[in-house]
Amino acid sequence: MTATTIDGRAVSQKIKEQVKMRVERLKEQGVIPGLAVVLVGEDSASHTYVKNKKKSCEALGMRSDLHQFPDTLTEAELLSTIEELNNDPQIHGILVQLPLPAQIDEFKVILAIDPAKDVDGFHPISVGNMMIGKEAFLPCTPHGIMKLLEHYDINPAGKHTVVIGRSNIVGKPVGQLMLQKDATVTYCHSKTTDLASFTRQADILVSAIGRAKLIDQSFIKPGAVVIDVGMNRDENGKLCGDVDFADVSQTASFLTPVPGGVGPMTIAMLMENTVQSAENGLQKDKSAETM
Ligand SMILES: Nc1nc2c(c(=O)[nH]1)N[C@@H](CN(C=O)c1ccc(C(=O)N[C@@H](CCC(=O)O)C(=O)O)cc1)CN2
Ligand SMILES: [Mg+2]
Repeated sequence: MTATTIDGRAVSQKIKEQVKMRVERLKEQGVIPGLAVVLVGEDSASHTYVKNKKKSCEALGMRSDLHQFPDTLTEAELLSTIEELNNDPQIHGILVQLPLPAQIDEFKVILAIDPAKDVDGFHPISVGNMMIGKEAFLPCTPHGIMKLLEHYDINPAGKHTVVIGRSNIVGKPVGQLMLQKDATVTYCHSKTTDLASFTRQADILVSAIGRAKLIDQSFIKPGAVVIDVGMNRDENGKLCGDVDFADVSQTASFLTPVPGGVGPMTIAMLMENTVQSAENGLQKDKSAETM
């Protein structure tokens, strides 16, 4: 068997085209969707992601404001920036690029973001609403994974999904979204003993463990769908996922590449959340007018 490569670039492009039309409709009503991106420190990967977010906003006709700070920024200074952005009516989405420097408490920062502008879906209110299946901004990478499955007609219902990784931004929420689609979900992580004994039971395997090419055929049930969220460097410094693509493509049915799989979807879903936030704001203004 040779797996079908899931083309995240193509699917993300389609989503961005839909977002662009929604932006145009908002502009006709006098609203320009605005995303504020807060970047602290010099992490070069973070700089690349932020640059790509800005480029995407521009391509779709959205406003994007970059608030860039040195890694000496204090927590109080960051919280005060967030307060300003919360109160800025031109800004519909606030995103604080993670990770943050050690002196800043990530949780306090996320908690300070107005949930109505939480386009990353990291605020506990967004997480809670997602958990109980209520309307919420969904975290971009997990949401992007669900969109990829949908696009390739892969229905998680009744399937065993195994998630490797338990981060708040990928592992935990992707398992929840799978559960909402009626999958049976198992979480594995760095303390799991005999990882392969679990992953070999997976109809859908999501790997977000951060270990270059750890997952080879010996971890895979023949015909499984394999979603690689890893962003690692191989022995030659080349970007690679958690999955040994060439090996696993011999046994999986569908497989995401790195780069070009899940990554581009993260940014597309951020664009979608931002336009959604601007639409929500317009709706709220209209309702207030008629009261
Ligand atoms: N506030 C947030 N911080 C972080 C998030 C997030 O969703 N919100 N996720 C990651 C980083 N991330 C976005 O911020 C992100 C990672 C990777 C990609 C991507 O497109 N990857 C490309 C390859 C890029 C490359 O060549 O280096 C791909 O996979 O094709 C987009 C966004 C952590 N922080
Ligand atoms: Mg992490």
